[in-house]
Amino acid sequence: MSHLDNIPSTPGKYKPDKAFRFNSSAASSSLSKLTLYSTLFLSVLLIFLLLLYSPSSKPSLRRHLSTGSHRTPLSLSHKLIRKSARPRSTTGNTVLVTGAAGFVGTHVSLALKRRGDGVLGLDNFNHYYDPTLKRARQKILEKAWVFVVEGDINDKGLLEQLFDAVLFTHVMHLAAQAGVRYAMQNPGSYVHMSKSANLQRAIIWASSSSVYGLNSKVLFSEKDRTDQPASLYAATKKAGEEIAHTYNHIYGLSLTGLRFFTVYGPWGRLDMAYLFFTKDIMKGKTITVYESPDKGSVARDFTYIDDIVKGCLGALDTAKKSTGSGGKKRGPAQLRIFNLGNTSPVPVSTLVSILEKILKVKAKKKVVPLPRNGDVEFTHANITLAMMELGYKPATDLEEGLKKLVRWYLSFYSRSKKKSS
Ligand SMILES: O=C(O)[C@H]1O[C@H](OP(=O)(O)OP(=O)(O)OC[C@H]2O[C@@H](n3ccc(=O)[nH]c3=O)[C@H](O)[C@@H]2O)[C@H](O)[C@@H](O)[C@@H]1O
Repeated sequence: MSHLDNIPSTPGKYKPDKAFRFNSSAASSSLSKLTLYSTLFLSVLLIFLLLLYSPSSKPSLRRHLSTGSHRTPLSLSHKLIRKSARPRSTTGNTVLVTGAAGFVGTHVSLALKRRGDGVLGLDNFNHYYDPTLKRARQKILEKAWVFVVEGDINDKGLLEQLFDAVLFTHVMHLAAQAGVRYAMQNPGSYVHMSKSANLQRAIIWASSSSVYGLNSKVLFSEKDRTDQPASLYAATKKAGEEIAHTYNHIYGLSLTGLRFFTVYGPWGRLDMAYLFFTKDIMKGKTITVYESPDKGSVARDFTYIDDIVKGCLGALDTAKKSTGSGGKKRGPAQLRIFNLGNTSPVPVSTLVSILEKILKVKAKKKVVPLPRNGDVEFTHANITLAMMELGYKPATDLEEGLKKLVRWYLSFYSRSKKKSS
């Protein structure tokens, strides 16, 4: 076991149940934790990779292109890429979505495509949780004509090829990947890359409510202090926001960070409490419910995926162009940060009661003190700014959202069971 196994990558991080068929192996778990810790550092790496222009050798796209588990011939892949990225009309956007096979990435990609934007996905299908679910999401995307290139956002050659093939208007950066080691080994390359910056796209990227850390002022407003992260995960998110500021300031990149508040819903992440609670309650397994040190409830501003998607699209639609080119800032560029929450926190004990009601099963509960490992007691978003500037208006309460989640869960996993038997 690595020392990292004792540190939660994210508040309230679930330690996967080894018996569950979608759990990842121990090796991939360690790797993925490291991956999560450096999420935001990678955002920066991505920005510079996207800006990069150099006549270096370009590895073939071929090895990165796949549909489902099948490799696709190069000529066909180029066709798929162009078709996927082509907007329905000349006024549509052309968006590169990183982490497209992830939970939020899949929903955002589908929504963009549905309204007529061109979308190309990029995902490395890592093993943070079992990639079976990611492959299933990929199938849904393919049905909607969203093609997902299988590759890493650290792969400079691949990105060059994608940017050569498609003139993206925006990057929706939702991938959480490791870039921290690269940055530490080769910090000078950031400066070098920035000097040769070429065409810049507006970037919308995923931050997190965890940046508020030990902030006790409610509601959490974008103006509140975020210098007390409670976990390493939160610290990397915060670092990402600071780095975004620097590159906006120096190079004129248009950057919008979105602080997501505990996103839940169909196709959700298997490591999140609402999903493994659902699974365990159904199996009659005991779930662990945290309580605060004063025996009070731990609460979250659970936010339904469809509302988050609307916030993401609102951010994309109001994003202005970057002002930089050739590594030089031509004028001030847009730099924004928004809370995307439900602004209606619910105690975890209530989450469990709602699930019991929907599933018609009494949960076996073990109430334990909140681990002193980086989890926070509550979150509560002030969403005034997002409402004003993005037209964001969450519309789904937890009960309604959990009903949809359970409906999806039951149908997805009964289908998977049938297939495997
Ligand atoms: O808001 C966010 O930005 C964050 O939301 C979630 O983090 P968290 O809210 O902690 O979500 P869960 O891990 O699903 O926990 C939800 C609640 O259940 C509680 N919990 C978790 C696990 C458990 O076994 N028991 C339990 O009571 C946690 O304390 C928390 O209050 C995501 O996992 C993060 O990636 C994301 O950054």
